[in-house]
Amino acid sequence: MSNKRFVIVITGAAGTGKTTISDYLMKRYGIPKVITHTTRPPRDHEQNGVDYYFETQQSFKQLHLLESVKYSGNYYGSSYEGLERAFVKSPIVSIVLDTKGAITYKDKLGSEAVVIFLRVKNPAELKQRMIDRGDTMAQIQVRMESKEDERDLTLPSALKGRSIVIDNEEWSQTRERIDQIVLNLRKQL
Ligand SMILES: Nc1ncnc2c1ncn2[C@@H]1O[C@H](COP(=O)(O)OP(=O)(O)OP(=O)(O)O)[C@@H](O)[C@H]1O
Ligand SMILES: Nc1nc2c(ncn2[C@@H]2O[C@H](COP(=O)(O)O)[C@@H](O)[C@H]2O)c(=O)[nH]1
Repeated sequence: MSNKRFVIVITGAAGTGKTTISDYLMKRYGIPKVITHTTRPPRDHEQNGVDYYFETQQSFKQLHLLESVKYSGNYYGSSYEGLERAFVKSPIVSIVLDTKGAITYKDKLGSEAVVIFLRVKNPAELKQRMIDRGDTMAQIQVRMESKEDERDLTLPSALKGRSIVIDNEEWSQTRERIDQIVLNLRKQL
């Protein structure tokens, strides 16, 4: 067995399907998600230590972070410890990040970081998916009006040629692409 390991970094704008893919990787392949930290308050269904580690401004400052960003007024960051906790479970793990975090991962981890950038061609479809998911119109508006979400609709130049772009329109086609990526990574272990 080689000592190779990979982190699948899933990025893209709100509603493009990042969580859906992360959940699929866990269910289908047992690929665990790296749990990240945020100062954002939990949403109704969210659990501390499952969806995020929810932090205060003070506790966030104490973390040993590989990268951190300010997104829509809140802080988010991924810790070295969180990454290693996931790697203890599996040599392939996933993490959901904004595009700024995805660039940092690629810069710091090189070929260990496999970045998937998700797109949905029609922004109206993104809004509909968030409505169907149960988000309130107020939540959707805050999110879609943030400059970070606007930015994350487009593949950043720093990820061009260094990431896999998936148009997540038809789930069955997306699933096939994800299956190919996982099988290819498993071959390299
Ligand atoms: N290919 C698809 N076709 C139709 N609906 C989809 C598809 N992929 C995901 N969805 C649905 O779209 C909604 C948004 O997906 P998801 O929550 O995974 O997005 P996200 O990128 O994690 O969003 P956020 O950044 O806001 O957390 C969910 O209800 C999900 O079931
Ligand atoms: N760079 C980082 N981005 C992160 C991290 N954890 C989550 N995220 C991204 O933030 C936005 C907003 O998330 P939401 O849960 O409030 O909707 C989204 O793009 C996430 O992917 C992180 O540790 N670092």
